[in-house]
Amino acid sequence: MDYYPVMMNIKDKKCLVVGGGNVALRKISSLLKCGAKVTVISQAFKKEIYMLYNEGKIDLIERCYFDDDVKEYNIVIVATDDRKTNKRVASDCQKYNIPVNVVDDKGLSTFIVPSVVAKGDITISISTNGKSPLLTRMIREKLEKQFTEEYELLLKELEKMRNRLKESDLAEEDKIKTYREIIDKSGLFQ
Ligand SMILES: C[C@@]1(CC(=O)O)c2cc3[nH]c(cc4nc(cc5[nH]c(cc(n2)[C@H]1CCC(=O)O)[C@@](C)(CC(=O)O)[C@@H]5CCC(=O)O)C(CC(=O)O)=C4CCC(=O)O)c(CCC(=O)O)c3CC(=O)O
Ligand SMILES: NC(=O)C1=CN([C@@H]2O[C@H](COP(=O)(O)OP(=O)(O)OC[C@H]3O[C@@H](n4cnc5c(N)ncnc54)[C@H](O)[C@@H]3O)[C@@H](O)[C@H]2O)C=CC1
Repeated sequence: MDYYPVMMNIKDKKCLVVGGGNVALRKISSLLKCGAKVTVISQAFKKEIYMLYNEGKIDLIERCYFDDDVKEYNIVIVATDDRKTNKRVASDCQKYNIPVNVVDDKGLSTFIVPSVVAKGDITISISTNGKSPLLTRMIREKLEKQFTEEYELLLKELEKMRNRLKESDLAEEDKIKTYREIIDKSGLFQ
């Protein structure tokens, strides 16, 4: 199965995570990094999840999932260790047309989550279409070493130039030539 990769703006969107274990924690952390409003439903939570609650970063609902709990949310991630619950949440999401990531079943998911290398405004997403998350992680670790802060600085320079040239009547090919010169000067692509 092929996926359509997108960059979704989830700032201030209401995201529900069902489950309070290790995988839930990883998903909560990545949602928070993108500015989402996160609520977690689970009958038990990992200590780190309680800590996020105590810091005022997330809302917690301490009980099992109830039918239709998903109703008010824009995005749902279901990360319990109970397949039946995961299925139930997925089918509720389908009922209300809510995008859902089911961590133990990509067939029930409307989206899967890639691994991400983020250096300033450079984002590299990695996926194996769900075939080997471990390989995904290892590719991320490899790329993280390769993409140093110099790339962030280069991007800043290019952005500045691009904003300056946007309004100019320079031909498109001359604009690209200017960008290329900046990139060549960085020495990062030799
Ligand atoms: C389909 C997908 C659905 C989704 O979660 O979106 C999915 C599914 C499953 N993962 C499983 C296992 C592991 N997942 C990881 C790690 C990550 N998994 C992530 C994403 C995805 N995992 C989506 C596809 C991504 C892709 O396309 O490659 C990452 C990238 C992002 C994130 O989770 O935020 C994050 C890396 C973060 C980083 O960069 O470090 C590790 C390694 C580790 O934990 O270190 C292991 C153990 C090793 C192994 O199995 O490979 C299992 C079996 C569970 C079991 O056996 O019980 C399933 C279920 C199944 O395969 O059916
Ligand atoms: N997608 C991914 O990246 C990965 C997925 N997995 C899968 O993710 C699932 C969860 O793994 P972990 O977080 O390690 O498990 P865990 O045991 O640490 O956490 C499970 C959580 O689900 C909660 N839970 C159970 N039933 C519930 C219900 N009815 N309503 C609400 N919450 C409920 C529990 O209280 C617990 O907090 C497993 O099925 C595993 O196969 C595992 C590794 C990686």
